[in-house]
Amino acid sequence: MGEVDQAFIQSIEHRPNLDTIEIEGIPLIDLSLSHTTDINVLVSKIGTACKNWGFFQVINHGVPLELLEKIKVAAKAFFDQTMEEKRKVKRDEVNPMGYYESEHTKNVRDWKEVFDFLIKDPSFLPASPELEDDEMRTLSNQWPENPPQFREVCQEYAREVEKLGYKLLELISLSLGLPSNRFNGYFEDQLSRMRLNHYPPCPCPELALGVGRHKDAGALTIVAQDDVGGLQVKRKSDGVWAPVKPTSNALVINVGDIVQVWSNEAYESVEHRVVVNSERERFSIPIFIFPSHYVMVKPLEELVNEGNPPKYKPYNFGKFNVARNRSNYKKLEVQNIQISDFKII
Ligand SMILES: O=C(O)CCC(=O)C(=O)O
Ligand SMILES: [Fe+2]
Repeated sequence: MGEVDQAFIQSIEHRPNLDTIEIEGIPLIDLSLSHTTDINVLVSKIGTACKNWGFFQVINHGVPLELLEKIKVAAKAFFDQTMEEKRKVKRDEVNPMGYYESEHTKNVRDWKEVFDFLIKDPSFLPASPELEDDEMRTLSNQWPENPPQFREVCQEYAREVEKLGYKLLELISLSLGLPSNRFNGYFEDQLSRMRLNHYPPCPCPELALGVGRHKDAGALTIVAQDDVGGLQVKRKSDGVWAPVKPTSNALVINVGDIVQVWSNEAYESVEHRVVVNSERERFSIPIFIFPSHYVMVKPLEELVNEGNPPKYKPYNFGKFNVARNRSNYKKLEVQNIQISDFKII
């Protein structure tokens, strides 16, 4: 990516403080249910982490560790290729799956390159964000020929993490006092996607960000990261940016905007960002669990009552997603769509 172009420069208030700080970080939860741990203890730990942080890490999560290693190797092998090779699967507005090196968050360019694919291929999405337009379009994956086995490793990893995602949604549902399968029906035609992120070393890490501050729009995000570090979470208790400490064999989990709306804000989707450094490249692999395009996202009836009325108007997830993705390609003049646009004041 060479010199730091103006497009990467964050405004002063959003530039990172690169001093290393030792502060209380997000909870680490062991998902193994040995005979000493009862499920209620686990559910309560998950509920507390969702409430206090919106983020936690999990170990003994069931995703085979050799697969976790393999996907990191595959990510490096893919991004190590020439630009010419990577651009063979370049994504654009017509086909938004594949390789991309110029994503923007909040209208500032991110210091990263990505490869995206759908968990369910093909997937169907509204053709436009306009509510009166019923036209749909088909999204399909683009797979590179190189590196060999890349597709197989990505798909195998995605299958395993998807299972973990649904298990976590069951635990989250239980933690809200709902039946474990309460969310299952929303994902029949899921729009979930997986992303490989590569953050190259940056000559000016104090001015740019790997990913600018944002909240994830889906239900749940599951991230594998290497040992470099850089992910920071805006701590709910005081607004301080808390680093997520790379922990071997762990996966990072965060609840997205949809869980915030479903739970009527019992759980909040928390802002996070990625800082870069001038020494080491970093890889991370998120899976974003998204519902079907036709799902109307709204506070769950069981969780609202006269004393706790719904805080959001229902919105169509497909339309929201299409509107949100427009800003990935260019600087928009206005702030992009947010769940706060549906907030009932
Ligand atoms: O790189 C990471 O650790 C997280 C990236 C992220 O927040 C995202 O892609 O939404
Ligand atoms: Fe994110």
